[in-house]
Amino acid sequence: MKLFSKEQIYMADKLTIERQNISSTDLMERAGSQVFNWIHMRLQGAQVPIHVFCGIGNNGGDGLVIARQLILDGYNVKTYVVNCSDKRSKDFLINYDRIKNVTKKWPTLLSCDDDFPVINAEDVIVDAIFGIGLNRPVDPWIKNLFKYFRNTKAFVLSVDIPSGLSTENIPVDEDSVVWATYTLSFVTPKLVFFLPETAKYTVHWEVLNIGLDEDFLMNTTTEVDLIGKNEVLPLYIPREQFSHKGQFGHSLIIGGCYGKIGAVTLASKASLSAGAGLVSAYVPKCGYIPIQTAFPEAMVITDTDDEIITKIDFKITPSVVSFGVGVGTDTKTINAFEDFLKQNKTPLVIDADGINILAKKKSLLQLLPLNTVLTPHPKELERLIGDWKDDFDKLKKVKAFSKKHKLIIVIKGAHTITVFQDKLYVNTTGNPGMATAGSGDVLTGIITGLISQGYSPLNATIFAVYLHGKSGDFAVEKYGYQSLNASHIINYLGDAFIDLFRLPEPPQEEEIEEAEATKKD
Ligand SMILES: NC(=O)C1=CN([C@@H]2O[C@H](COP(=O)(O)OP(=O)(O)OC[C@H]3O[C@@H](n4cnc5c(N)ncnc54)[C@H](OP(=O)(O)O)[C@@H]3O)[C@@H](O)[C@H]2O)[C@@H](O)CC1
Ligand SMILES: [K+]
Repeated sequence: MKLFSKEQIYMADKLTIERQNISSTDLMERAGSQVFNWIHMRLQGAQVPIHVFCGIGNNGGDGLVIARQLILDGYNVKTYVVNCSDKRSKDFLINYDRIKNVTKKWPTLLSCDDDFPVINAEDVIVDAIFGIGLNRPVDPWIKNLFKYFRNTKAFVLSVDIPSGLSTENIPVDEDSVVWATYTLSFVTPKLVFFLPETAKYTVHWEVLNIGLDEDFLMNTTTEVDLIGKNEVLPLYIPREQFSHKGQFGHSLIIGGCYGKIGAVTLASKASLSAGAGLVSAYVPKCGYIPIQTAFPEAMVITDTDDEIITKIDFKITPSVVSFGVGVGTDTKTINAFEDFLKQNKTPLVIDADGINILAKKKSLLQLLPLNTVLTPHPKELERLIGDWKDDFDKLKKVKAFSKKHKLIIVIKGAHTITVFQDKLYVNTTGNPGMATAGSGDVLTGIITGLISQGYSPLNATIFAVYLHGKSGDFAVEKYGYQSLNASHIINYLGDAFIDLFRLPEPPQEEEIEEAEATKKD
């Protein structure tokens, strides 16, 4: 799914009005009606108090449409105008008149802390105060209103985006944003729903289609793509009936040191389970018996040293090499890596201490093949690119780093983001149970296994991040967050592949009837 920027949304809005020959007021009516339908479908006329808070721009205008439609359907509605400025948008004013035509209970004007209404925990708050037009931090009394919302513990439904949340800046503090239970976002989810510092402002989100110009939406490329099953399916390379293991490449996993051989075992296993034809592990001598025993499918090449990698020298011709899991940062290992890089032409995936080595000796970056994949966790990333001010600053720095060194960088996190030059691919699978020892080694293995089979490094990375998360999602159903471990992720990789071709369950008949019954134009 494309994540459109604020400018692109305004452009889509403008083109839709022109091409569909409708007014901006009609478009607002569409948007508000979609939200009304969503509420009506769930509440079915229940008389729970609904407090609709409207700003003075078009987000507020949406709120007025929602309030009017709720009133017309007999809901228990109170409408407020949050008077944050003397200005009013044109469509706000039109809808302000329209609501006055349907009720004697005109919207209440709120201008300061004293005006806050009584709201109970069982009530519903509709937050239509600020949308994507927010352009500065909110006033202190509005902050208090947002805090008040939070204290009431009521269900908060935000329209388009939680009010106070900007699409391009991190909020100054947590009180300057509405903490939404649910956000109904028009056209596109917003990038801030997925960033570590801002994802918390909405527990759930859903996109509402408001019929914007299809041509524009189809043909406009975005800087950010959200990656789910629909996005990875076209990347999948099917297997032919008469294929043999020679066609799926040979992964070479270089890593490990005394006490950290498990990392290589996990990465090697994951690589084979991701579909590599052959897997070899390159480890210090102490790794020979453990890997041969724990993972008989792998071949093992050993260093001359017992405990660390001191020289990278092999006779095989791998299709892809991964370097770094459990490898340590001994000077001898750094030198071995440098010597290897000087003659290597094979695609590379670098993780863990491999990244720490690059951070220690930045000159090695020049030796990396084009489109080398780096998979840092936050600390490793910081060592590599330096500190960042906030999530947006981090993305800016990673993009610049990716462009400068022609690398693919995986920013690991709850929503792992693959960065390639200016483009971001935000993953949607995975869960907190995957924050566990060895999980990253498994991801490295999956990426390596996919490159080995002929996926481009970028496609392999996007696909691997998705599969890794999906396996974790299957595994957590059986093991729970606490007990899920990295080996389980490998065990469920097969289910993640099979799931790609599982069709969504058709809606039940009652659901279809319900949807039809509540549909309004
Ligand atoms: N595009 C689409 O496809 C569709 C969009 N729709 C809806 O429109 C929404 C965007 O509407 P919008 O542009 O009117 O901006 P919105 O967020 O309502 O802000 C209003 C004004 O508030 C002001 N302001 C800003 N920050 C402030 C602050 N901190 N404190 C005080 N004031 C502040 C600022 O005006 P200023 O004072 O700077 O002149 C700003 O213009 C969008 O989110 C969606 O809900 C749908 O209706 C239909 C289809
Ligand atoms: K809002």
